[in-house]
Amino acid sequence: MQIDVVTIFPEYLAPLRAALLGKAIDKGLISVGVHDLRDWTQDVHKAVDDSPYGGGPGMVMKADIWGPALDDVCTDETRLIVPTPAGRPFTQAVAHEYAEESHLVFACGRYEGIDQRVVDDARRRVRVDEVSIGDYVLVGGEVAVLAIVEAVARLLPGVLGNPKSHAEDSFQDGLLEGPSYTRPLVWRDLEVPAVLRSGNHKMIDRWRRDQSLARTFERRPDLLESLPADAFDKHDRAL
Ligand SMILES: NC(=S)c1ccno1
Repeated sequence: MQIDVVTIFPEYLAPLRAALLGKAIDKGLISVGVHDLRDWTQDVHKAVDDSPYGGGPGMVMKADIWGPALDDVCTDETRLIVPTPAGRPFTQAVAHEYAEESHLVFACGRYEGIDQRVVDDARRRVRVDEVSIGDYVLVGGEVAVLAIVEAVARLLPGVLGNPKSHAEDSFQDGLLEGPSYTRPLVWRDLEVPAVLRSGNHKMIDRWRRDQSLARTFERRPDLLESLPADAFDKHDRAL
C-alpha cells in the first residue's frame, strides 16, 4: 500500500516511521510519502490560506494551492481522505475498507478548513472521503491521519505479528472488547477471574462474550441497537 500525506507540518507525521509502522515500512508492506503543501506555493510568503468569503473568524486554505498539490500526488487509483469534524464517522469497518486500497492520499486541513471546491473538484477524478475520528475539533488533520493510518496499517497482512489478533478486536463482531488479564494472578489484592484459569474454553469463550456484551451495553448501547437480531444467540438474549 502507498500512503501519501499532504500537510503544512510534515514533522507532525514523523511518528509514521516509528515502531509498528516503521517495521511495516521496512518490510515493504507500506510506502509512505509526506509532502509539504508549501512546496506548491508561488509567492515569497508561501501563503496557503486567505480570509473566508462571507466573513467570519479564521482563515481558509486556498484551492489554487491544494489543487495542484493533489493533481501531482493523486493517481486514478487514489482514495483521497480528508479528516474533518464535518466528516462521516471513521469506524473499524471503514478501516477495513481502506485496508483494501492500493493508494491512500490524506489531505491535512488547518485553520477553518480547506476551500470546499478542492474536494468538489477532486471528486471529478478520484474517490473522496471526508471522515471524522470523533466529535471534537483538533487544530488540524495531522493527528487524525496518524490515528487512521495506524488503524488501517495494523489490518494489512504481515504487519501484526499474530494475524489472529484482529479476530479479538473491539468492533470486529460489532461489540466492545471485554477485559484482559495476565500474570501475576493476584495484584494489589485483585485476582484474575477464576473462569480464565479453568481451562474450560467453552466457559471462557462464553464468559468473554458476556463481558463484551455487558461492556457494550453499559458504554455503547448504540452499537447493540445497530446489530441484526441474528447477531445474538439465545444465551445473549437471556442476559
Ligand atoms: N475530528 C476530526 S477528524 C478533526 C479534524 C480536524 N479537526 O477535527
